[in-house]
Amino acid sequence: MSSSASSLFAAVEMAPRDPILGLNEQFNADTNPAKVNLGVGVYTDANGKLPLLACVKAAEAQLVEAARARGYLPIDGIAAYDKAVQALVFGEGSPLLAEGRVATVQAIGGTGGLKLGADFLKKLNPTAKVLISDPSWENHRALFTNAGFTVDTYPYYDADKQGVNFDGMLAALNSAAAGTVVVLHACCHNPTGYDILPAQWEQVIAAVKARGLVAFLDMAYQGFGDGIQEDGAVIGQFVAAGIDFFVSTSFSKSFSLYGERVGGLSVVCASKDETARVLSQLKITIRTNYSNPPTHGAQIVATVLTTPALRAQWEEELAGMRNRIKKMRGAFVEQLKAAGVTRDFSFITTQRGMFSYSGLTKPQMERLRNEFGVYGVDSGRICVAALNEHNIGYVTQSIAKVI
Ligand SMILES: Cc1ncc(COP(=O)(O)O)c(C=O)c1O
Repeated sequence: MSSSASSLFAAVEMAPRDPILGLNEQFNADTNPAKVNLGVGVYTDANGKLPLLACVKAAEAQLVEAARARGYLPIDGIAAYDKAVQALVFGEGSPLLAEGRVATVQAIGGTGGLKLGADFLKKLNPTAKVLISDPSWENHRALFTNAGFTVDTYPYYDADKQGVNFDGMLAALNSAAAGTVVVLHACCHNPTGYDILPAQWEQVIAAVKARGLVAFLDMAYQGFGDGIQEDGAVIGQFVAAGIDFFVSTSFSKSFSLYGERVGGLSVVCASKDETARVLSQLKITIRTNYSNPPTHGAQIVATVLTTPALRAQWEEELAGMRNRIKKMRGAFVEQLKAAGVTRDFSFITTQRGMFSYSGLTKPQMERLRNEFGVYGVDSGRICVAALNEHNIGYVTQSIAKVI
């Protein structure tokens, strides 16, 4: 077939570039030797590399040895993984777990957890609307739209206040229709770095309850805010309120296992019987999409979480990553001052997680990229977790030049 007009794909349009992945491509093609990638949300160590955690290395060695001794590989999902995720997310002794009221499945990263939940919700309530924060992780809208939902936003970021527009957020929730799915960032809000306080969560929970909304907590950064327990406390607040809700989990960041795509979806149900039915539906979605999740990364995570020595090592390494980001936040503010920037950037030290909404404008972000090879998102979002002792001086001096 030579004529393009009659070819099978003649009418296929070029899809828009993913804003972050597009930046990555541009970054990779950039020949500037001083280039710095603050676009993608990846934690890199002092040398700008993805760390291979010692706990991961040890678990992997243990698994290889066990497989050698056994002489065969496991074929499908790992029961220990689902239980370990539950214990991490809901707390070891949570009565919910004893009551069998949580349906947990392994998912292809946090993204997969969101997608499994979205597909299930679409079957459950096809006409429901989805609300995401304004702004939100750029994939939330696309993912829920792709699952067939109409996606709208609730106010979140207040640029003037450099914080959360909590009144606006609450008002939006209090006027949402029953059944509306509300996607909430459990901690380390992406992209703003601003979280709401426990007392504000109580108000969100009250609104969810009063309006009959469906809460979907996206927990992609557990341990990157204040600690594993601290960051997971919001889950306990929802549980205490007696609400049925969704939680997606990601280990991409907390285990530095970006490439393994290890995540999960947990659905809190009203009874053991309901849990069994929900679980059966989630399994159908998994079965008809990719049959079973891959085992390797999940085995590593399950081994670390269930082996006390490795678990302790993981918590230490996670704290190390968390504290290094905090240190970089402080250094960033100091070095901007040292570079002669008079604008106050101290708010950066109050933000949590990997990102900062820097307040830099689109033209400034473009200049940073085009003139200095410093890549961030046009919205001003930069990944603080990609700063290190070697690049921070160059980045802050470049910023000083574009301000
Ligand atoms: C808020 C949020 N949710 C979910 C994800 C997806 O996590 P994963 O990479 O494990 O799919 C990310 C990753 O950037 C994120 O920032």
